[in-house]
Amino acid sequence: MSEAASSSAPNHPDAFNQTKAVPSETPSLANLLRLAKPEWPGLAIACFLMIVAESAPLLNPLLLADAYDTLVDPEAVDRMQDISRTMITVLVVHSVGSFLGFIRQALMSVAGERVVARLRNLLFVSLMKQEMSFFDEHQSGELISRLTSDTAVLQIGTSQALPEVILGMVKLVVCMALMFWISAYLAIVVLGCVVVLFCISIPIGTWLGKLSREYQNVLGTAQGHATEVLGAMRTVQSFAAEKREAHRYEKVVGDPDQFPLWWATHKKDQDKTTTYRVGFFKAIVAAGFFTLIFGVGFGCLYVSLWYGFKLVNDGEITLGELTAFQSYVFYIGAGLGQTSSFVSKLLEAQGASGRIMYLLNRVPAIPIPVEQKNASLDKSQSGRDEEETPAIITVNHYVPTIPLLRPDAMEGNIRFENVNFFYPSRPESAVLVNFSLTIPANSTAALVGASGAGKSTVVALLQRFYDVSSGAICIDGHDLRDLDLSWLRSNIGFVQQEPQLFGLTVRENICYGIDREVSLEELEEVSRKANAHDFIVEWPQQYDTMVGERGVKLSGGQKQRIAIARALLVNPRILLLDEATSALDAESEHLVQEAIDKAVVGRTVVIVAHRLSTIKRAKQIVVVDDHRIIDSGTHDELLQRCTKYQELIQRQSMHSSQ
Ligand SMILES: Nc1ncnc2c1ncn2[C@@H]1O[C@H](COP(=O)(O)OP(=O)(O)OP(=O)(O)O)[C@@H](O)[C@H]1O
Repeated sequence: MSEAASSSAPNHPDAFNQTKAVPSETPSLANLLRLAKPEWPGLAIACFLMIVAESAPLLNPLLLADAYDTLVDPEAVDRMQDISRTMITVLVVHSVGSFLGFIRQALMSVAGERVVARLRNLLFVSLMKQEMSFFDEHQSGELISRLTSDTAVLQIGTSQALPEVILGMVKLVVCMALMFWISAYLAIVVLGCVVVLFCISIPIGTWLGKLSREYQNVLGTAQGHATEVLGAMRTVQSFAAEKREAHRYEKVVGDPDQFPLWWATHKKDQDKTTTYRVGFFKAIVAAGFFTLIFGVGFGCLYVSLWYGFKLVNDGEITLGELTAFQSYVFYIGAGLGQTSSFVSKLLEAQGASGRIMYLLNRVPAIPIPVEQKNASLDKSQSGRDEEETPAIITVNHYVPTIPLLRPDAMEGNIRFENVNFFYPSRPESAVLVNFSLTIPANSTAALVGASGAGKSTVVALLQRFYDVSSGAICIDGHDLRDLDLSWLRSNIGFVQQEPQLFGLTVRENICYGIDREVSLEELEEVSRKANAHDFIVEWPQQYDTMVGERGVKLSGGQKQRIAIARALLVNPRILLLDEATSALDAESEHLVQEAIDKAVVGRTVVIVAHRLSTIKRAKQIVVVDDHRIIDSGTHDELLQRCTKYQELIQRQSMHSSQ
């Protein structure tokens, strides 16, 4: 296993900055709309209702103007009757508007929830499909941030911000038309102010959008760090690294107390992009933006009122018309203020759409078949076929024989043919060089060698977590890359160095990945073989006992035996065992060893072996040194001719006798 990679993280101050941020496709409104495509009909109806609901009250100022004028009209015959008729109409218009407003609000909110739920599912499926090297390069916390906060931003963008911005524009046009109808001169004054407002708000709005995107990015980095540390609390506490981790987190989030006057200046030795610093400028620009819109908007109101008084005084318009006009100016001012806040949300959503599109469209270097409920939706979401999509990272793309092979049964003959390999995230260092090895079906091969020699990598390549850089790996004579990946993996059992259990029950953990019903008898049988049954039935809830997050409630030996039971339930033709380097106590080791001895019978087994007892038992021992195979044979043969093996055995013997 890549111990180096995993253990370096808590100790290296900047380890979490080494992973790449999720790239973005060009953010665009078209992308944003595409992501909400299935909700278009609902959103269109909601938009229509919104326009009707919001336009209806625009009639009221005109009706009220009539009422005002009737009130001050000395020639009116039945003044109160006329006013009452008008006021009833005003109330009806208002009620219809409110009711339609309720329907559109409900429709939009539900459409938003549908957008976000669908996107999260699609995004999760897309993440599940990515090859292992993708996860080597991107921190899980950052991906979680894309899955939660980016999708939420997109939900607001498509179901609220976009319709509100459209409404704002419609309102502006309708109000301006009504204002021109009342008084063209007065309307021209207001129109001039609106144009000035637009010219000022566009650059500030763009700046705000940029800051919002930056804020989301840095928040993703902070989340990535927090997820990594919270998932490794035992390591953090055992290294007494809490303070260091808090400091690392603070480096991304920023410390507001460092800036006595609140102003987030950039000090030379500090990172420019902390959430506080970006958030600080985002808050100031947003406040300035809204103040400007409201300030200039109300300034217009007063200027036009002033000019309006003159027009009433000159007898050009009535007092009622002036009140109606002012109401429209007010609508425009309030509408622009509201629209501007939604414009910034829309810009945020545009930025998020770029990152989401990248993840949805990313073509995995090793296509993993993941069942998708609605495949056509995937295409409509991304807006293009997979074939058209450019591969973002360049790994050795191998064109498989189409269709992929799914033989009836696997015999389990393994052959490495002159394999060379480097990890895509570290292309400068070769991990396997001219690696050729044959493991006949039903035999056991033990890989031995120094730490970092490449043994776990061999196991990873056999499961096709990565593709070889050159050469080939064949199973029963078929290149791995020509085989159906789910068929391949369903025939391989894998017990990791540090077995990964899930926060589920023992039963669910053993049955993990099994699609069929598993009877209790079968469960008990594999657990017995794995020496796990006895300790499981001692617990009050037996197979229904929860194991805690990542199996924290179990001992190392218990976790390993459950992992062996899980691998056995698959009844794999090939069993891969990456032996734990961490010492188990003698009793546990004996029980695990016994479980392994039972598990290897009748299948091809590849063991990354660390224990002398395991090594000795293997029919074929492969000595890996400096990323190459330097010798292979039985224990006795190698003891006679291979110096490296002799050294290794000497070290192991000393270790066992200690
Ligand atoms: N995901 C990865 N990305 C980049 N490099 C990796 C990755 N995993 C392992 N490596 C590197 O590949 C080399 C071989 O690692 P590997 O885990 O195969 O060694 P190993 O022989 O199994 O070691 P050990 O016995 O300590 O588990 C190491 O130099 C390691 O740093």
